[in-house]
Amino acid sequence: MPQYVLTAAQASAVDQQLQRAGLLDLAMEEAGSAVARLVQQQYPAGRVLFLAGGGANGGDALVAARHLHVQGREVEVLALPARHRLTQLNRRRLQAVGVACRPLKAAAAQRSVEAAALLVDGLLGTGFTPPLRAPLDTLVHIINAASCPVLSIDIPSGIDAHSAEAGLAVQAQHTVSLMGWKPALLFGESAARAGAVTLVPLTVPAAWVQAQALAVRPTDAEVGAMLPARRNDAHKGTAGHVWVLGGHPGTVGAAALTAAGALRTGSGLVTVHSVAEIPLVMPELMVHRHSVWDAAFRAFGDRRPDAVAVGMGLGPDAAHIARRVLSWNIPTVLDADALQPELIGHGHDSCLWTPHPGEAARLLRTSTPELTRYPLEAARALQEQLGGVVVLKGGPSVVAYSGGLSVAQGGHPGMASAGMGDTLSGILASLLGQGMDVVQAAVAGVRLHARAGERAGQLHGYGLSATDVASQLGAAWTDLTSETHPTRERLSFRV
Ligand SMILES: NC(=O)C1=CN([C@@H]2O[C@H](COP(=O)(O)OP(=O)(O)OC[C@H]3O[C@@H](n4cnc5c(N)ncnc54)[C@H](O)[C@@H]3O)[C@@H](O)[C@H]2O)[C@@H](O)CC1
Ligand SMILES: Nc1ncnc2c1ncn2[C@@H]1O[C@H](COP(=O)(O)OP(=O)(O)O)[C@@H](O)[C@H]1O
Repeated sequence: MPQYVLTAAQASAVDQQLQRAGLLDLAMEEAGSAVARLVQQQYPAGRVLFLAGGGANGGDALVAARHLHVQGREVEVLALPARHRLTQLNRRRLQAVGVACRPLKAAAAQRSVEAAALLVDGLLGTGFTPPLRAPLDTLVHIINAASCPVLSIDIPSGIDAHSAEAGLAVQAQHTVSLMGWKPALLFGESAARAGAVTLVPLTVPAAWVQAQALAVRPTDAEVGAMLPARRNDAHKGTAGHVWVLGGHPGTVGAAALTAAGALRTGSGLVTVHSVAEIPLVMPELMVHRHSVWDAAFRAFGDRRPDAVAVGMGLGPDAAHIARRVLSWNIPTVLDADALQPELIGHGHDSCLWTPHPGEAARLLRTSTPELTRYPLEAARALQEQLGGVVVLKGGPSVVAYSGGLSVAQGGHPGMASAGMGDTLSGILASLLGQGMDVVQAAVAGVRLHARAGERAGQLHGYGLSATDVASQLGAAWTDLTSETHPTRERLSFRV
């Protein structure tokens, strides 16, 4: 089942459906028991201190405390006055099994934190609207000064579920996200506050969640099923011919990396066209050096590849060149220098635009900090302006298409190095050239890139390079498709 991303308002809409169906109590029970299970698995010893707020987030904490207590764990519970009906109910249930709920005051919290082996933060969840009011601001300071690990329920208290920014908020080691991902758990400083995130989907009808969701996060099995299976009699003429139009004196490596990315994603033929001397990073590449771009277009005549990537290191003429390529109306990846505002309105349905946040801000005529605060909305706004499909790159990348948003899983912080995006353009052009639909090429391409980055990260850590990522693409493809594509070996039998 895919994972979904929900804003606070969308999560609350599903809560209301659960409430109408009489299922909200069960959802809270499931949420709290999942928290208790995780505590037992990951933090199996010592006293667990629960700080519970007055809303349903606090209710989840009270359920978790009850489960742990009946399993024999030492728990201590400090709670604000319960405002939510189910939080009041779970307070009574906790007291019924013999656990006292003491009032949550700063001085008591300060003392209790010192004796705790784990602190569970159930102060505020998706019902939080900034700014943080007293006494919660003091409590957040106390939590952040604790020497024990902190596990937050649903979202670290003080984080606005929608925004990638974080002001005064809990710094957790672990967050248990309920029902779906919240945008804040995926991007920027707010994601860093959440620590490791465990998603607990809850027993909620998938259609209810899907109907509300802002974005989807496809699983590897779903991505693997999108990638084309190749027949055993495949040959280079059936695996797609990609052209790479890029490079300029000083930035020749960009086009070479794109070409390597396309070859390593399985393209049958890859040709680089440039007016600069492109290094032959792989002898399998074909490289055509043209005197000027007008001469290149004359030489192309009516010939067209299966897909083209344009813009990587292309230099000052990029917008003009990209516009000529767009008039071919073939599957096209636009990257780097080709991402210029004057191209807005010149795209077509088979265009895949791949800005990083700086390029995206240029296209939307906004600032990068403004754009990265709400990456999902930014990707959607870009797609509405540009048409086709947009990949807003980052850790993680967002794919925006007509009517939908998808957030990639995984990746590695070592991918924050030059040339990574160039390699991605090659991957995307390769998948388009192999006949994939443009949305699926984007969704599968970013995951393939991220998976190759994870593999390369295991080998090279923060020292990994774009070339290292390209070299892992074949293995990454195998990882993603191992459950879905029967290979010749798996189908064979002995006689
Ligand atoms: N379907 C789901 O996703 C489920 C969600 N559940 C929980 O429900 C939570 C949402 O519950 P609620 O809507 O009750 O909200 P919260 O539990 O986040 O808390 C709302 C309370 O916080 C106070 N508050 C809000 N902003 C504040 C601020 N700036 N400073 C100080 N206090 C502030 C409000 O006055 C209110 O009392 C989720 O985060 C999750 O933990 C679970 O109970 C299970 C089901
Ligand atoms: N921390 C990270 N986690 C996951 N992916 C990352 C991370 N940092 C960078 N990337 C990926 O690396 C690529 C960087 O692209 P870009 O900035 O265009 O690089 P360049 O222009 O140098 O080729 C994007 O695909 C992005 O998603």
